[in-house]
Amino acid sequence: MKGYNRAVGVFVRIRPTANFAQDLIEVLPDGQTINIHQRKDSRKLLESQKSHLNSRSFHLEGVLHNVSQEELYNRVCKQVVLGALNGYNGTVMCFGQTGAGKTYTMTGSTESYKQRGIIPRAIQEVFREVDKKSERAFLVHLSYVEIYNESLVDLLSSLQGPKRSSRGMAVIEQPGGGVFIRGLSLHPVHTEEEALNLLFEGEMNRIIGSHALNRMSSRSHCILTIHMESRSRTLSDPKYVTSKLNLVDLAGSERLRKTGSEGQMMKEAMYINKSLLFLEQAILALADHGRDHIPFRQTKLTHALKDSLGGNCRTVLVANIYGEAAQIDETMSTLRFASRMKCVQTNPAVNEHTDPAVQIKTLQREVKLLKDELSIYNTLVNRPTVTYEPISEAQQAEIQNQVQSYLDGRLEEISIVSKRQIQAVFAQFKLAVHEKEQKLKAQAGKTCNKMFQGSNAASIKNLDTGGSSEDVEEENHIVPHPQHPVSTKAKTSRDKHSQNKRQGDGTPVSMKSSESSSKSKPSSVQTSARELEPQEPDTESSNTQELLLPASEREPPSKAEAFEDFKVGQGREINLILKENKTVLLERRSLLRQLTEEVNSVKREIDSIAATLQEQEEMTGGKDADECLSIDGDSTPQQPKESLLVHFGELKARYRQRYEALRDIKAEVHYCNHLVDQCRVRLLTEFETWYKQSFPLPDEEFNLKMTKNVSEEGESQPSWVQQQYEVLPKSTGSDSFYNARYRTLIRRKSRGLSVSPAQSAGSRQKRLPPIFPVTPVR
Ligand SMILES: Nc1ncnc2c1ncn2[C@@H]1O[C@H](COP(=O)(O)OP(=O)(O)OP(=O)(O)O)[C@@H](O)[C@H]1O
Repeated sequence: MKGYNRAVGVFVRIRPTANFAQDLIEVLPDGQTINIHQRKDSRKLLESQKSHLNSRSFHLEGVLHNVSQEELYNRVCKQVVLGALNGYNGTVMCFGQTGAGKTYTMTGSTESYKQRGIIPRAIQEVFREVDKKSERAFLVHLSYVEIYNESLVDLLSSLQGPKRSSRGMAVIEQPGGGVFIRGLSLHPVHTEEEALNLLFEGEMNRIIGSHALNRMSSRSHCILTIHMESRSRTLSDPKYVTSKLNLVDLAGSERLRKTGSEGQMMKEAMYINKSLLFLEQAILALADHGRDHIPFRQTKLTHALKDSLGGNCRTVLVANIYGEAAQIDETMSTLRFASRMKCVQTNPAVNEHTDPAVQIKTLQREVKLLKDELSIYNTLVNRPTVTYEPISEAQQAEIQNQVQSYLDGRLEEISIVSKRQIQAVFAQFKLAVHEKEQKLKAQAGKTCNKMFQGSNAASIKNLDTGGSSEDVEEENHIVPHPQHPVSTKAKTSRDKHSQNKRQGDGTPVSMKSSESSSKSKPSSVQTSARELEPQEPDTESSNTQELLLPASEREPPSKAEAFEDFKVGQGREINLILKENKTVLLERRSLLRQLTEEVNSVKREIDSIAATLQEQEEMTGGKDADECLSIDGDSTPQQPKESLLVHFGELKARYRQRYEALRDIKAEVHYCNHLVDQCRVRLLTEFETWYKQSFPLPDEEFNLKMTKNVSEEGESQPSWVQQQYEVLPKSTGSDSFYNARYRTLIRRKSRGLSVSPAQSAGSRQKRLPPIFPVTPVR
């Protein structure tokens, strides 16, 4: 909300009189200045002795002397009403001595259309503008509250049915700084006539007291508020504006001794004076820009007007004064109040809001449009299969595998497909880094334990490593052959299996002298790291490194805690299967290690015998080895060729047999690895699903807008009313005014006057039964 400072507009209106005190009240031709000359002591001084007058000049926005109701409205209120239709809060209030013309200015005569005051004119203007602004949809509501002896009274509560009372009403401050009256009824209005009906109903219910200065004096402060909400008829525009137009008729600011009040009237006058005194104090504080605290809460009046005086409101004050000399002291006092009010600054700003439901719909449309654009683009650049939907669990698992393969060096690059995929890939990298950190931390912890626990070190070591992947890794002595790099995860287990099969199919022994059927040497067995090393991370910890972040860094419950719960709860079964599979995998790996050792040892023996036989053949040049002598003439005892050949044959057979077993166990290890991988992915996937379901993000709730619910009024006019209607003067636009006026008369006639609680307590308050429901015309 962007606002700007603006001083309260202050006007003075002089009640017309035949005895205008020209010598004391001087209206300058500029129409904005009024000079008041107050006699120091009227009994002692002559008329001509002007030097003995207290004079004061007041410069205001306008001095309205002998102006019509229409001119007054145009100069004082029109702009405020138009502002309210555009989303600015507005307040117009009348202040002044009893009988000075506040009610006349604000409400005017209810008998004459021409003499109608600010409120009916403002209502008319609102509905005329609403009709003109066809591009916007307006919702208009009305409320009418009276503050009588520091009590809030709902002047329209009679429309809510007999059970509704004004009890429990209170001025409440909203978080944004505005105020509203809790318990005050709010009435939807769709036409000028409906609104005038409510105004006249409220007027009938006002507390009126007979008074020395004014026979029909208002003994209370009244605030009629027109609440407006307007939004564009373009459905896609989520912005809408709201405003409040407060039309305030303050009680008379007479001094007690002047009113001649006694009893209940005296009490009323005291309350009125007190609230106006506090109003003055609040105005003084507001005008003093150094003041931090403004005493708004001291009375109901100042509290209810808080956002009209010091808020984001366009505020106008009409100071009503008498033109007679007899009232000059009160006139001076009223004008002093008016000039203080002139120093008050408000900060008018449009009350703009955003409707979340409409905004979501608009954004959804926008997203759809952009998706369509993307799909056209992808088709053009030959990428028709790319989708931009959120990543599924299966895709997530696939990305996890890709990243793992990339980190292991089994995958050279990860193809970029979409932004979501890039984000998921980075998330996996982050996960991997955390995993590494956790492992390092755990290892560092173990080292410390070993250092500090002395005699218990061995047992702790057993505990740490027992049955875990580390001992398998430490015991693995097999060095992979350079020509057969470590088998990679990127290749499928079927690939690996066939690779192993190819290795196993080769002739185990290779000898130059041997028969063509056995030319190849038995190859030394290379078992891949994947087969022997437990490369897979420990599911219970390492794949959930992000879960192991300190709980304070995440919203409770942390994923780590939740994962622990999940493993013993919903995910218990799959977790047990995973553990069992890991145990079997460890056993198979251990067996594989033994067989590998055995096969390699047989292979070494075969190589050694083959070398011996080769040597003997070279030395004898084809003769019997037993006959051969060494170069120095000594005979070297040599193993007979036949026995070597027999042993060689046995070794070959053993090699073949062990190799077969080795190949089988390798296949088993592959299969177990695959099962463990599958279980781990499933456990994590199921956990993520369970976590999302168990701890969902809070849903947004959207406010539904109120809809009008007004029933038809089936009311027939009695003939006497009809007759009155026909003889009354008519002018353009006056139909609504007179219709509403007659409805009020019908109600008055049909119900009669009832005695109110306040009346029974001594006041002359009048309360009427409820009117009929407001008729919707549209
Ligand atoms: N500008 C005016 N032109 C014609 N009549 C007026 C004007 N101002 C006031 N009057 C008449 O003066 C009388 C008293 O006015 P009104 O009731 O408006 O005073 P008030 O300030 O509201 O008094 P209170 O505070 O006691 O309610 C009414 O009969 C009203 O018609």
